[in-house]
Amino acid sequence: MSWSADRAEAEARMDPAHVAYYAGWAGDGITLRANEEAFRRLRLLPRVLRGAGKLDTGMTLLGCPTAAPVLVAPTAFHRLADPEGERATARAAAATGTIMIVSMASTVGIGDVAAAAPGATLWFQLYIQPDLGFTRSIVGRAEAAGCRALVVTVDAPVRGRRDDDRGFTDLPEGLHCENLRDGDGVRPIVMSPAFGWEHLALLREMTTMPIVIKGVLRPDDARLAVDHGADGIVVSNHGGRQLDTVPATVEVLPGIAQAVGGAVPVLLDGGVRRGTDVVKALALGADAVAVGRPVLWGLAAGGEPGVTRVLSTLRDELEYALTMCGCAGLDDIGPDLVRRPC
Ligand SMILES: Cc1cc2nc3c(=O)[nH]c(=O)nc-3n(C[C@H](O)[C@H](O)[C@H](O)COP(=O)(O)O)c2cc1C
Ligand SMILES: CCCCC(=O)C(=O)O
Repeated sequence: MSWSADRAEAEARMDPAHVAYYAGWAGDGITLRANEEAFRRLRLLPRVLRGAGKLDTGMTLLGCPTAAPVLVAPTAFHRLADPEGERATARAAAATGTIMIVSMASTVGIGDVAAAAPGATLWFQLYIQPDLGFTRSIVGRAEAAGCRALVVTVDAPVRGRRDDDRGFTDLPEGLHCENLRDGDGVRPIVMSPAFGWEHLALLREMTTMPIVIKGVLRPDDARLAVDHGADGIVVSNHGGRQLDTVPATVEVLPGIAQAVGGAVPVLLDGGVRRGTDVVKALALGADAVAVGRPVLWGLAAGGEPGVTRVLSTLRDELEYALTMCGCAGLDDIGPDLVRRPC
């Protein structure tokens, strides 16, 4: 089943307002569409008779082994798609040897996600909260749950304007952002434009987890992130959900990879739908990619097995595409494999 068939199934099963939230985009959806279109425009140039033999798609990222350079991107509110929510996604990640980045806005608390999927490698995504004491306690919970990296999202100084959200504002009865529990209540997530690079040093004091900066679109910002001690970067436009008309992520990737120069791993998300997209991103300088909506559609369409299928299909497609390209492994992927559009 392709991701678009999963989406059709999700549309049949889910509340239309929740489908609209998952699918949602900022402005006119120009960036949303650009992410996928940019991958489609790139062409692969396979090499033949390379005697490459059987290949292995496994690698290690920030000390974490992964079966393929494909991670689960952090997405909010998995219990809108399936009653087990993030528990189901994490079990599927464990079953496929995939790193899952759990959203701070998960509808299952990070400790319970970890307990439900003991074999999973979890990273935790953070929106820094203006109450830094509260931020510290959230980070502490992620660390206590065994998360192996902190992914700090920096492309949301305010919430994206999503005209077509069709009114989705409040979670249904019984669903909460469990990581924001504070005593008897749950605090709202606060987006703030007041944060600067200096906040990285504060986070560094709060945790021993590697810190990854998510939402970088410029080489100079990537360099600043490295200079301020980031351990990794995610080239991301939030799946076209924050500022419309910013470029497709794969378009800005080569410049960012060059600016980073291998100092830290560079990940990319936005529009990755097929194994061929993974090859293209790696060829243009990414160490790994992450997928957002396809995981949500798989979860809505088929629960935990649905996510397992999405993740294992991407891995199979990647192996197939690499074999077709004459690659012996991930290290064998270079820019020569991709022909850019004229
Ligand atoms: C429904 C939804 C919820 C999201 N929630 C978060 C979030 O809580 N934190 C975050 O950093 N990014 C969030 N994102 C952005 C994803 O991490 C990722 O950048 C994006 O989905 C990648 O694009 P793709 O959906 O085309 O794969 C969300 C995306 C979607 C679609
Ligand atoms: C308050 C949760 C924010 C989720 C998010 O980042 C998104 O919908 O894109």
